[in-house]
Amino acid sequence: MSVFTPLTPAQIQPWLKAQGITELINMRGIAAGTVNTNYWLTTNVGEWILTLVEDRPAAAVTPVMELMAALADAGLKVPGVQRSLNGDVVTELANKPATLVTALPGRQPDIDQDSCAQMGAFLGQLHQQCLDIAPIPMNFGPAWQADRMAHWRQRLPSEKTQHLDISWARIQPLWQQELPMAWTHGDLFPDNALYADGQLSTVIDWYFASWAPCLWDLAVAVNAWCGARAEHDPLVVAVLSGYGQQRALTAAEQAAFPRMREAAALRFWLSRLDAAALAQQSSEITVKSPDEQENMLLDLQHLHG
Ligand SMILES: Nc1ncnc2c1ncn2[C@@H]1O[C@H](COP(=O)(O)OP(=O)(O)O)[C@@H](O)[C@H]1O
Ligand SMILES: N[C@@H](CCOP(=O)(O)O)C(=O)O
Repeated sequence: MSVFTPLTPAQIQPWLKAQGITELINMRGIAAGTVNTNYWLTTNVGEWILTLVEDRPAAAVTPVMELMAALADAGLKVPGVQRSLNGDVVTELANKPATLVTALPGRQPDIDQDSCAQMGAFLGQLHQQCLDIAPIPMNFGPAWQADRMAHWRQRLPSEKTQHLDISWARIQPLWQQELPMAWTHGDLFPDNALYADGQLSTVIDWYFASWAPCLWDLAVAVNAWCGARAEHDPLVVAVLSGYGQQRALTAAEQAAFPRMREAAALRFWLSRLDAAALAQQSSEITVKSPDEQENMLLDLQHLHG
């Protein structure tokens, strides 16, 4: 289920006019989304994605859209953001925050060394960007993890609680280090990267973006694309060499990379536990398996010793 809020042409047409677009030619709901309502719009001035944000207020969406706009302006493979005639990146439609971005061709990639290298290069480029916009604080970092750990320690069976504690102890030293920071995507799973004719066309879904350690973003993406494969596995090497062509990891980052991958798996284990709990209240929410991330965390811990 992905069109949570159905819209009609009669609702969209006047809203589009306020975005400076005069004619709606066609609209279709997009089935692939999990959180927001997305429509693909064909207009007299090209193809667009209309998103109704279902899970957060406009004030939380605006910094993300300003970041996307700045990245697109800097030439990164990020959808362009259409501002309203008033200059706003977020407006209101059907009582929800609404955004309009350029629709790019492509689909989720097959995972191979080439797609991994391109994704790595994108992240390396992203982490080099100096943008004149207000920072978004890191959203799923140590403070958030500590909070969710405290919550889930009360609710999970003891073997899982033990695993949480062991994992937390292993990654604690990471957060004492001052690792290089940058603008990060924070959720670069393969379903957030569109490829057309074998080339990365765009990176979408920037709602978890923040100013955070570069290594955090890289670890999230490596786990998402390569699972618990070892650091010397060709797929992981492909991501790292694509990244390295844009930005060299420091010695401290190289040393911290294995533990950062464990921190990333813990983050998605916790957020998927939260999402699964929420899904019990609503059949419309798509649930991704918390066990998958917990198992990845176990595998990474065995791998790293
Ligand atoms: N800029 C875009 N260009 C083309 N397709 C897009 C674009 N943005 C989103 N989509 C399509 O919409 C789907 C859902 O978008 P996504 O942002 O992942 O929604 P959700 O956050 O609800 O999961 C994507 O899988 C993709 O098919
Ligand atoms: N990538 C996250 C879930 C975030 O959902 P998205 O549809 O907004 O990308 C996960 O795998 O848990």
